[in-house]
Amino acid sequence: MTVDSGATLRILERADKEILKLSRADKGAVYEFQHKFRRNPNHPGLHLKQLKGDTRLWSARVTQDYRALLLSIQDQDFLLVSVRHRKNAYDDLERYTYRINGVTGGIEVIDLAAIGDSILGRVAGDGAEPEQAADAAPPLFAHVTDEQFEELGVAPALFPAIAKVTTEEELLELADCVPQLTADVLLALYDGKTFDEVMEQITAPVAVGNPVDTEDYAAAVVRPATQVTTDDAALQAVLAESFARWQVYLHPTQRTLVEKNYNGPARVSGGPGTGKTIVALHRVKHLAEQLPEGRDKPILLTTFNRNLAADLRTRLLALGGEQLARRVDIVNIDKLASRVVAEGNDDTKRRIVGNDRALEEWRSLLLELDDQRFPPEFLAAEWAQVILGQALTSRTEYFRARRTGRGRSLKRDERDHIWQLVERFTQRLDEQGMWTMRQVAAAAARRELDRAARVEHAAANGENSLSTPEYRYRHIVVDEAQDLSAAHWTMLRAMVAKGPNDIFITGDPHQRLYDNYVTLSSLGINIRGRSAKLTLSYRTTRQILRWSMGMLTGETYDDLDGGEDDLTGYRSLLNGRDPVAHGLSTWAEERRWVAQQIKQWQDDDAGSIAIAVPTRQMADEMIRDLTDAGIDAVQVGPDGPARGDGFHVGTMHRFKGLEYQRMILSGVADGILPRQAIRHFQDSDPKRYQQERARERSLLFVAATRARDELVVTWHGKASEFLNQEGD
Ligand SMILES: Nc1ncnc2c1ncn2[C@@H]1O[C@H](COP(=O)(O)OP(=O)(O)OP(=O)(O)O)[C@@H](O)[C@H]1O
Repeated sequence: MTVDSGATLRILERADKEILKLSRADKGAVYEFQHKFRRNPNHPGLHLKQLKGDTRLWSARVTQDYRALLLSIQDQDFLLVSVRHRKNAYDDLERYTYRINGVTGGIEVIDLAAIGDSILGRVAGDGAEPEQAADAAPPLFAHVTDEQFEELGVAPALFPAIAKVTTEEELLELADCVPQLTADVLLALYDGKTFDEVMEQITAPVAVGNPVDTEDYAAAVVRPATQVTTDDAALQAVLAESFARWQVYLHPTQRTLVEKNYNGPARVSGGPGTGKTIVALHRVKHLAEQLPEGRDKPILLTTFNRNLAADLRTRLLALGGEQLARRVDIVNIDKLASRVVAEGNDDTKRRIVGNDRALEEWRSLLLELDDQRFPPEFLAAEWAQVILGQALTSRTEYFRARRTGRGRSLKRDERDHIWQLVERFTQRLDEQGMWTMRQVAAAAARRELDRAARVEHAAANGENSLSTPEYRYRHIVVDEAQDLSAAHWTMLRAMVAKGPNDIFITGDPHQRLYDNYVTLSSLGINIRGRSAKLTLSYRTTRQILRWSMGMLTGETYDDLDGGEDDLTGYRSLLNGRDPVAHGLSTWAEERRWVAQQIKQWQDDDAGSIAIAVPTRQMADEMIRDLTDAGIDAVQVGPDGPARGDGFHVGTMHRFKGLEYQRMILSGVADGILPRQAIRHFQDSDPKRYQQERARERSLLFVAATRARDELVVTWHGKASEFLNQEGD
């Protein structure tokens, strides 16, 4: 093979990890190197040469001390697989083994010596039997045969090393230096999954499905299973450190989901920090790339609240720049509904009021009518969740409506009575010029249904003029889907034509914080056969994850489509400290303790820190005391933190979608979490009681899983029952 001028250079994820560990100056040198290499790989300063005894491995000079190891894909096309100090770069070339994985079709490069250097202390494949003490722990994977490993996509070169793993610690070290799929397979087996389960949940989602040509490197390098930089800009961003790894390297499962062609709506679920938002963002980019150029916004990217939408915009800009962001309508779901309603401009003068105000109005109405058949809380929830939540417009519709998640069933005459009360109630709000966000969403859903009917009618009659109505979007991508109501889904469904890649949904029912329970298929969104799950947490340590999942034990969670979802297989490769739990005697004392803890962290230059509490009043009190103690406390409001720096303090609800190095959850006390106020449902409406508790658990779960490295939980008096702790 001859190499003339100009070349393609992609970076394999494992090389990128090595580059990250270099000094700033050496990183700069890698940046220069790749520039030069692309212009002319034969530049004499680069010393590009094929390595002896191997046709595909080449080396090149990065600096006097560092060498690049390259895998030749085809003529001018190279893959950077390693950047190492020259002293240990090529002394033992046997250490590198590479291949195209026959199952995933991805390129895998394995540094056997790195595995040998790990605590296993032996070079894999050296054939030597380890000296084993008679009482040594048995190998973890003795029950899996080599043939099974191979079927699951594990490279035979790794079998000897795998056979020697006896502890979790060794497994985690090994997992860090083997190809992604191998790590995923080993950890799933270790978690107790059977061969069949691992095949179905781990290997099958990334398998190519048809026979792989294991000599065709050009085809392999572009498959999702090869974790590489995808274009020049991304590579430069990596080296210039203006990047985040998620922008460049996707887990093969993530990339498969991003690039897949779906024949209808698709849904991705997964525990906190598994990259659902990252997948949603890459999906938007992928969809945009398939569309013809234009100036319009054919893609909608929506999420639950304002600060999350702002965050999506920032991250989408980082991922694809202005050019991408220009094609995407990024808006939170309530704002989208308000926009739709405002187009009708008949309702714009109404004032939006919160649920508390609506409840007050219910109380007043029932008092005036002297009607005690149902409590005001029940009616407020029935109206919000069932009638408005599903945008029901007639009594007949209400008689037929599903009341998913509403607890006690209602007889026909009860529904009749409720409907009459609701009519009087909405009239009352109308007269006062008020409405709730739920009413706005329901109105928006109705408007969009009308619009979709007009679009379909026009299409059926072959109308084609400037005024012919069209669907608003070509594609819709929804993040935090677990919190959208049926009315929201009805509106979204009507905004895009039914067809391939119409709606892409990401969410986690374990993180549901609001009262919305839906069955997507009943709303025209059929995700059957197009559902997938992410299981690897990129955010949280194993310790925090285990602790947080422990809190959910005993609850069940729906899958947004009439079935159940769980966190089976949810795991992390990150290691850290166990969460700390600390009880104090009063709330004031708790705040003082938190201030001390923060000061201590401040001294060791701790990175980002946040404090989450159950109520707004507690957040205000915490901010006041921290400020008095000389700590720069910054409130997290409805639009997110007022500033990026400082110590962020807010209610647990406000931390949805955010992440910090260290989190303190305070006030996790009995009577506060779960709230005292829900206790009365225990007898009067057990189903409601169970739901309210589940949501409060989810709240704690969301707040705890915002932590990357450390989690501290405090309470005063008796600890919350969710913690399984004794109070001081
Ligand atoms: N492929 C990846 N490479 C590197 N980092 C990643 C990758 N995927 C996700 N991450 C990182 O993991 C963290 C969590 O990702 P993301 O916010 O998308 O998760 P999520 O599933 O939406 O979480 P949550 O449900 O808790 O909001 C982020 O810091 C993100 O940058």
